[in-house]
Amino acid sequence: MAISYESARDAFAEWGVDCEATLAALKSVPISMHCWQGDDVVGFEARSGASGGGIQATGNHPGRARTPDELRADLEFAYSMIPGKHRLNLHAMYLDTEATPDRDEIEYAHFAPWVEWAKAQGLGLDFNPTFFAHPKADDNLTLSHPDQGIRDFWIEHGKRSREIAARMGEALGTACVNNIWVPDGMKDIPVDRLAPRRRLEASLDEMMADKLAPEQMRDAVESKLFGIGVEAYTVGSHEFYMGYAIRRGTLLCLDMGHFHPTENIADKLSAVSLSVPEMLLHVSRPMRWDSDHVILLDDDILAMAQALVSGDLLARTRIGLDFFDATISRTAAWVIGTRNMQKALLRAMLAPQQALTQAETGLDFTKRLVMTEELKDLPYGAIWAEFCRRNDVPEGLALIKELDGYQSRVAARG
Ligand SMILES: C[C@H](O)[C@H](O)[C@@H](O)C(=O)CO
Ligand SMILES: [Mn+2]
Repeated sequence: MAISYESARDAFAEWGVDCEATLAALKSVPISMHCWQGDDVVGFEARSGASGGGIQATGNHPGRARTPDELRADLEFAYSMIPGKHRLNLHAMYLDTEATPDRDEIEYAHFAPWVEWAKAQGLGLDFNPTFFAHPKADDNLTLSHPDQGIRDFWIEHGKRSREIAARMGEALGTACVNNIWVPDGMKDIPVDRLAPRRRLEASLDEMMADKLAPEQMRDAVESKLFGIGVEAYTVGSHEFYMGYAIRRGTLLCLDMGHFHPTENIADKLSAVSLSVPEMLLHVSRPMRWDSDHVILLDDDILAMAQALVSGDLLARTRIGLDFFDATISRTAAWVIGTRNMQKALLRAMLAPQQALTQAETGLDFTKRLVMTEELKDLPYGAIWAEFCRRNDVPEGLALIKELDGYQSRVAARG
């Protein structure tokens, strides 16, 4: 028999944890769900280049969203299965217009339907310039390209993206994070590692020269270790962007798939929080490489949530997701991943932080270990079930039925 919320609440109260306060706190954390899980990072442009930018969605599960309307319908369904109010992270390649602007011609009007929809749904929006899947990115060099003309094209794209983000933030009354990730790098060993980095820095500076209102938009920069086709060298490495974010005061984006597999990304969060004002997370699940699997409720996610909560970093961190799996239902992928991020936060918020910290600062590592292990036996599932019930979303078998039902309704899409 399932344990009741009341007895679970009492079990946590014995540890000094207030479940009611926790449920209220969890509801206040928005997760920025990424549009690109819904269509395998294809977008809605007429033109596209050969360059996938070193990222790749694999699989051919039926039901891929082919139009903005289909994507919005899928998103509406996904959000209805996720407790709380959240955000949508939109890429510039997902414009919604009859026009066919090139990347250096995009305008707010091309995204206005998304803003109207977000307003009606009560969602915030985040934005990303798209520096891949375009003929002018086929050298795997954009903002750091040796050709000034190519750099200027992408600088213009970046400037326009920032303006669009600011208009989105203004329209929705919540600052839109404009995250910059460029695929630039080289397949084989470069002879000059510095010059492309100098060019990338100069391009970023030019792109971000206009100071835009922080209550409307914030700039973020995202590093990477390597990608397909850029195995030997990535211009925008972690050190590059960490230095850049510190010097220029932008958000620093930490993508969990963009580091060496043995690096602990949760540990980086507190470290960088001492040097940058705000952080953006791309919560992902790399498997051997930046494979962008759907996030599980696994040790890495639990550690990330623990670092956010114990360090009191939630107010300074935007939580975005970044995975794309085309071998399973795309809507289920969103729902599973986003709920797992929330479940991880819930577990972190249900920890008796003061008592744990007391044991640690008192150097009582035995007590700390006993506590962290005993805490694993507490009835988190009953608290989560109550959170779902209060937010009118299904869980368990009822969730599976809803996800199956929606997938069978979209499976016939061509
Ligand atoms: C589509 C996104 O911009 C992309 O996933 C980026 O954030 C990234 O992580 C590239 O590896
Ligand atoms: Mn990312």
